[in-house]
Amino acid sequence: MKWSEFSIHTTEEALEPVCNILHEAGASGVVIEDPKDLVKEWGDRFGEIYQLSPDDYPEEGVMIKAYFPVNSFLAETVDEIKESIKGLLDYDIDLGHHKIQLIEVDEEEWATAWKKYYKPIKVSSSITITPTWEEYQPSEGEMIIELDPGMAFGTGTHPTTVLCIQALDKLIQGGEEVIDVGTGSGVLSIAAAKLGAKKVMALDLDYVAVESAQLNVKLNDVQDVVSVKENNLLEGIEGTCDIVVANILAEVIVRFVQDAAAILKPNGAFITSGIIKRKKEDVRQALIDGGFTIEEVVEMEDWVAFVARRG
Ligand SMILES: C[S@@+](CC[C@H](N)C(=O)[O-])C[C@H]1O[C@@H](n2cnc3c(N)ncnc32)[C@H](O)[C@@H]1O
Repeated sequence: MKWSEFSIHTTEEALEPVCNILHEAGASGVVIEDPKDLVKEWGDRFGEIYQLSPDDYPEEGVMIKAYFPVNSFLAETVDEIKESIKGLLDYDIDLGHHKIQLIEVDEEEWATAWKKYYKPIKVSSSITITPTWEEYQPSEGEMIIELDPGMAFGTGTHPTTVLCIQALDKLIQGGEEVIDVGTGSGVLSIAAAKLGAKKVMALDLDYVAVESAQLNVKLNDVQDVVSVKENNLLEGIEGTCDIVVANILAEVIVRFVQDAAAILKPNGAFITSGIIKRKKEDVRQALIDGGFTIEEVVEMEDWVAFVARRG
């Protein structure tokens, strides 16, 4: 079968919204080529050094490739994608020069393409994420999250996700109730459950993410702790919790700071990630205006995460 490869060279900041647009347009697989992966320390527990070829990567920014079946709707789909990507400029998202290319490829070329970039990776002192197709023997005390992100965001290796998992690892002592807003593949909810949370609610607006999270929750055998639900941010969610974690873009976070404050117990923690450095002050201000005290600010590559406490 013939497939069309849609590729766009853009910025780190635009990565997540562009991936969402591609998924929503029905992409049957999205590959991200980020030059930072070349300098990352990938695990080599079995003496296997993961060979990533610089030829596969752009020198700066990220290359996002999405695959669509070649059919009569293709031209419209591509036009819609281009329009939606242009629309991100209205949200002040830097697209870089966003050069777009469309080529035809064979099925075999893409079916396994993205898997070569995705390897077991230790993301916090106790958690290692491994793709479902990799053999991995954990050492004593090491917790494993097995993931098949499918079409949802959340391989677990993106800096914004890693910052959230590290914060969860520090905050969860056991028995907490956690809400994960924008769960994607479910990775943060699974991490929270494995770290000892008593109850986790995983929310996402996108049904593709909800399905992927449900699958991964079962795969990791945490379905008794984690419930997954299609929901817009915290709208209509009742009760209280100890931790809200959200790895969503800065402009979305500032929209629901008040709702997070309302649902958190006194002294509860709000972990927010997905914030590109130049929007750090907007989120800091929104957190302070929402009555939070900022406990920790952590950065990785171009990204920032806050751990804030409700008063
Ligand atoms: C950057 S991904 C994070 C995925 C995962 N939590 C992680 O850390 O890797 C953001 C997720 O938020 C979801 N999202 C965006 N806007 C949302 C909204 N208004 N309500 C719920 N989820 C939303 C997207 O569908 C996407 O799955």
